[in-house]
Amino acid sequence: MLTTVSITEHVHYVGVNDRETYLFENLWPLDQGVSYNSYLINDEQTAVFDTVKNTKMNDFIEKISSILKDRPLDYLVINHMEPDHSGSIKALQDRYPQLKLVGNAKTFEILENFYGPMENYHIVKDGDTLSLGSHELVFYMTPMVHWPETMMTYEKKTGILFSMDAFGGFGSLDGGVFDDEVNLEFYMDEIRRYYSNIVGKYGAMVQKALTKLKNAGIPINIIAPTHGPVWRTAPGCIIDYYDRWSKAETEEGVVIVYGSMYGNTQKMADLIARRLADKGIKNIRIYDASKTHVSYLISDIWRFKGVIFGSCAYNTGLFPSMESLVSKLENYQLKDRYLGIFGTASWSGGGVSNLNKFAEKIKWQQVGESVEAKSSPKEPDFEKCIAMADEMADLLIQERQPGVNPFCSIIY
Ligand SMILES: Cc1cc2nc3c(=O)[nH]c(=O)nc-3n(C[C@H](O)[C@H](O)[C@H](O)COP(=O)(O)O)c2cc1C
Repeated sequence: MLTTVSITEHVHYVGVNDRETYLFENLWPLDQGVSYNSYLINDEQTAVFDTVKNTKMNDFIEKISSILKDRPLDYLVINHMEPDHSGSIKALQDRYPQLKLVGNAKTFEILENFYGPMENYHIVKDGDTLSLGSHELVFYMTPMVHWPETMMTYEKKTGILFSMDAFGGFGSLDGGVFDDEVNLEFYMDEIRRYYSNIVGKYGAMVQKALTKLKNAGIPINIIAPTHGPVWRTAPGCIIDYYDRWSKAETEEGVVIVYGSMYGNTQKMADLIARRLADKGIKNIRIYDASKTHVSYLISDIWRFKGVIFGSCAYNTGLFPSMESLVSKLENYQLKDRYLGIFGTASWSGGGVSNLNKFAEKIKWQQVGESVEAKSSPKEPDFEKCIAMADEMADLLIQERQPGVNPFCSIIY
């Protein structure tokens, strides 16, 4: 028997887990898997919200038929066309030939480009409604919440927002499906890793979508995203996180990332971190950019205000793992961080000079002087590192608001 979970009497979770795929989008490590969430409303008319990756289509369709039994499936609402959610559309229409596909004009353009012409399109625009009987759907266009066709669907009776990838994250649903059934600390890290690496570049469009939902004045009782837990206890909490992340708001802390072959650059990282701790900064993370996948680095940089980058020189440029990190950050256009720079070089340099170029492009506020040690750091280099750490700590402490947890206290 395959697991289906009731969200309300007539709304069911029919998603699947993927623990086989190593890299999501062939890029992002899935150490703890991922879920492809889908939902079914079983009313006078029946509707499914988004499908799953094609490798999981059999289990998915079996789940739906185990609930519907001999009833037809009338509608498939396509909130998002990315193949991990659209990969089973054709199979679902084969199983339920009368199935009407609900999406916006852009949805069907992308659908046909991926899968060729299909039948039974029901095109919706912003604010359109569709009755299923006692349940009524309202469609909200939320373009570029990371793809052009992305939209969200709200169900009036239950107050469920089917939000596609927004508010979702990595991590399979291992038994627990709802926010109150799982360890949220783990999922919040994975939701932030998903947000920062996949959605974060489109923060302005996330803000537009949040404003649209707010102005609609709809009570959102449950958020049902296409990955990760279903938010039935604290939907306001995940909305708050999304609001803050998309405005580049941060928590107090410093992320130090370095690229080092023989440990000289690393020594400077350790010294800076120790000084930050001496000054009272508690959230300090040091990462070797060659060891930790860039998605985790980006996720922490999204979280904390202080960023300190170090690189040895490598063939006249940055150390390759640092180069990959800074080029991603340039592309994501993350704003408003404090930045410290350090590194080493044995002859003409290339590490620190390129970090300085990055600082100019990204326009973060630079903290202290950039420090470049000749081969190995000596006393004057250490002194400059200490001055940088002091300045960073002072800036962060000045912004501290005693007693105020900047992010939703239900989770942290
Ligand atoms: C393959 C390779 C390429 C290097 N390229 C440069 C370079 O272009 N310019 C330079 O000044 N130093 C260069 N270096 C020297 C290192 O940047 C330098 O020794 C540094 O101190 C090493 O720091 P680490 O101990 O943190 O790895 C290179 C070293 C290696 C092994």
